[in-house]
Amino acid sequence: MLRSTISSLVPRATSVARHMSNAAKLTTVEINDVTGIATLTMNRPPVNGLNLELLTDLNNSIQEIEDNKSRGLILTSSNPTIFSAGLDILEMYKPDKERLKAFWTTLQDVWLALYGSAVPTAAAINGHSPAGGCLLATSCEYRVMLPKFTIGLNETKLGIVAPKWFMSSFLSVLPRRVAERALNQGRMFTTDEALRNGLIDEVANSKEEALAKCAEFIGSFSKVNPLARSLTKQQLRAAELSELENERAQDLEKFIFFVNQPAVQKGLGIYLENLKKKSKN
Ligand SMILES: CCCCCCCC/C=C\C=C\CC(=O)SCCNC(=O)CCNC(=O)[C@H](O)C(C)(C)COP(=O)(O)OP(=O)(O)OC[C@H]1O[C@@H](n2cnc3c(N)ncnc32)[C@H](O)[C@@H]1OP(=O)(O)O
Repeated sequence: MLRSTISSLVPRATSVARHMSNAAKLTTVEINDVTGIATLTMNRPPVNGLNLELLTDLNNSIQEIEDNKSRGLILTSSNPTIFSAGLDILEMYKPDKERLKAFWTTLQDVWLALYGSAVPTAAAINGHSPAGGCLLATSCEYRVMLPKFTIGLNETKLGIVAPKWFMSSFLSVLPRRVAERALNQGRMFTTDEALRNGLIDEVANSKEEALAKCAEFIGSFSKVNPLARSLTKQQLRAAELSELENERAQDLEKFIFFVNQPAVQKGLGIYLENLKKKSKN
């Protein structure tokens, strides 16, 4: 029952070959005819690494869902074992200066759009969800995860520091002392641990069940005035949103400075090498 499937083929030109995943759109939006809920699916093989193109498509899709007056947004992945591997490390390793700026600015846009979305949001976490993947999931209002996967902000394990607004999303879900310890440790939670600590709200045994549980959460607002609901949510989230909105330029500057530090570049290089070694074994 799909009112519409928005999945256009938009050719893209980019000068950096390693970032060209393909010419197609990397997200799809499907709107359920009956419920009016939009399912936004990330589809960037192999691991939904958040590069500039995927972030741009995510941002456009969120905008489209807001403009369509959908009843809610469910974020999920087309990959059966990975929700998102987080930021594409290739965007930060030996980066092109202008592209790095566009990459971070677009990530800021996505967070502002998703965390501040007027519609109810839920994540059907159907696979691993480290770092940037966890950021997307915790920006939503509700999380349903499949068993035996992992989720968390593991930045310190990569020798990088999660920005303040990553922490804001995390802190909007977890008690402060749990969040602080997990951030310092770069802890990845298993599905069971995530449920016990409140990082996710429910466990589902299949993607279909996860989507149904997310839809049920969104349906729980059916008798609430939509404007009152969205203004309430936005007021509750206003402080974190304004903090980034007012400091976007400084946040970008800090990121560029930090990423270009030789020690950070070295650490990212080693991390990438280990990932590649692991994938070959
Ligand atoms: C003082 C304030 C300063 C503020 C400064 C701010 C600075 C902040 C900067 C950055 C913040 C970053 C947040 C992030 O999101 S960093 C990314 C973190 N992500 C990870 O650590 C995940 C790494 N990946 C994995 O753990 C696994 O790949 C997993 C997702 C679990 C999937 O495992 P599996 O199915 O076994 O797949 P493979 O490991 O074999 O991977 C397949 C190929 O994909 C490549 N890959 C995986 N993840 C990434 C990634 N994030 N980026 C780029 N590439 C990735 C992997 O190397 C394999 O490639 P290949 O087939 O070519 O070998």
